[in-house]
Amino acid sequence: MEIVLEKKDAADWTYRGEGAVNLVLAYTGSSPLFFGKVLRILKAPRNGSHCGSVRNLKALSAHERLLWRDVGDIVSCTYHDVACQIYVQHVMTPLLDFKHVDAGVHVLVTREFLETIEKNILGQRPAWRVNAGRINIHRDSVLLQSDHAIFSQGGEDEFCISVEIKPKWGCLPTSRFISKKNAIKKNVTRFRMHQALKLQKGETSELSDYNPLDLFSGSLDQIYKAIQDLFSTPQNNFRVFLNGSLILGASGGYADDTNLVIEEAFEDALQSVIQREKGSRAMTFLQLVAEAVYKSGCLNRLLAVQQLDSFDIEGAIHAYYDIISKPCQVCRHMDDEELLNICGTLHSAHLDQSLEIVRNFLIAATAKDCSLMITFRPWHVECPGSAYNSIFVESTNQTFDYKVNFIDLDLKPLRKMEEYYEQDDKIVRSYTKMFVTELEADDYYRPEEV
Ligand SMILES: O=P(O)(O)O[C@@H]1[C@@H](OP(=O)(O)O)[C@H](OP(=O)(O)O)[C@H](O)[C@H](OP(=O)(O)O)[C@H]1OP(=O)(O)O
Ligand SMILES: Nc1ncnc2c1ncn2[C@@H]1O[C@H](COP(=O)(O)OP(=O)(O)OP(=O)(O)O)[C@@H](O)[C@H]1O
Ligand SMILES: [Zn+2]
Repeated sequence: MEIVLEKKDAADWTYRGEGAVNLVLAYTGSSPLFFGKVLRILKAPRNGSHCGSVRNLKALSAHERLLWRDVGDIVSCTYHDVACQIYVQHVMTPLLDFKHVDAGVHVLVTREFLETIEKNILGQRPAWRVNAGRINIHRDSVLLQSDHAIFSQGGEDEFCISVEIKPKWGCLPTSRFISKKNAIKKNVTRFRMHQALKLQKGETSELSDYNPLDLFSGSLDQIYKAIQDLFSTPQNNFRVFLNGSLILGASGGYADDTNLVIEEAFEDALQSVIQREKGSRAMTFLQLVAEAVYKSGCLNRLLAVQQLDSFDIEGAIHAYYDIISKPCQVCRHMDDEELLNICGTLHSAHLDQSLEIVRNFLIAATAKDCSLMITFRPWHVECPGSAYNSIFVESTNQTFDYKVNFIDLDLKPLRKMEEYYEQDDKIVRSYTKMFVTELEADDYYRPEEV
């Protein structure tokens, strides 16, 4: 018999977090069917301006069906969120390893269930997220996934501590399609440059200390530095949950920089996790996280997927216009003859090549925006042959099991290509305006740099 979640079931689901597109609720009821699961519920933007307004309900466009035609039965999906689930299962899971991804399954819900959930969680959602979107009550199914913040099997009194990291772009682009005016992209990370725009738009009040190149470096010391920087400036890139409850960072949005008060509260929250007479539990915990990132090698895999974008948006955009059979708006406004010639090679490519370029670009875009969750629990002598890897912390004489999972691996809409192009330009301009002196700018424009 097919399960349908009804109004009476809404009380068993509590707010866990949200992004721009989805709301996530954790199960707190007693049914073994849902224990250790979360529901990922699609939102509907209030002003309809976000890309999500169209994609929330509609399935793939004709061009997207062409692009993704070989992906399972994606072309026959009526809804975009169902297409996303198939994309995660058939595209992202093989790339990132099935051990680290749960594509989830759709379960039926009544409209009353969604309406009741919306009312129940209203007080817990950040106000700006409430203003931006509400639950999409027109869908009759939602995604059921493993709750990666906990271990579904474990001791009754045992704690689970989980770190969520949104690592963003782990490398610098090298594409020959990057224009001279944007050559700075090859030297400064997209994350750092984007901080300037976020500051300008008031999305954040401080610059982040975090450098994605440290996190993706493969060096334990640099990874530890990245984790420390994420801890001091978490923004929307770092959160910590203890038994599924947030103890650091902001739920569904941007966190303030970590000050002394936040640090002390975090230190207190770690009492049950890190055994220590004196010294900082927080630092020991951050070392544990760094070691898990290092040992698991999960970011090497993620980086390889991000690097599928070898053309950069400044190259992929030309292939995009060929796919949608429209005159290229970028070439039309280009005044650099040399680059125009280089880009011309993309326009003379076979359609299959254009499709491959854009497909790889969009897959990489998913990998540049996803998050990973690393979850720890105490290791027990009485559970030999555990399915999980473990880490020994010498300073506290403790051993932890840990697991790593990727979340938010959604398919990016093809329509976003133009937005990506414009955003790229905006990011470079705002960074250059804020931080690069004219002299430095001249250095970046030097021919040998491009
Ligand atoms: O473009 P970016 O790098 O700002 O990424 C967007 C994210 O902003 P961030 O910089 O991580 O704060 C943005 O995150 P927030 O909503 O700002 O937390 C979304 O993840 C967005 O993806 P989508 O439109 O929801 O599919 C992301 O858009 P995509 O570029 O991944 O499509
Ligand atoms: N499977 C999961 N297990 C535990 N927590 C999860 C899971 N999926 C999502 N979350 C929590 O819910 C939050 C929102 O989920 P998610 O990032 O998927 O939303 P989104 O709207 O798709 O994000 P974006 O703005 O990046 O598009 C996450 O930041 C995370 O804290
Ligand atoms: Zn062009």
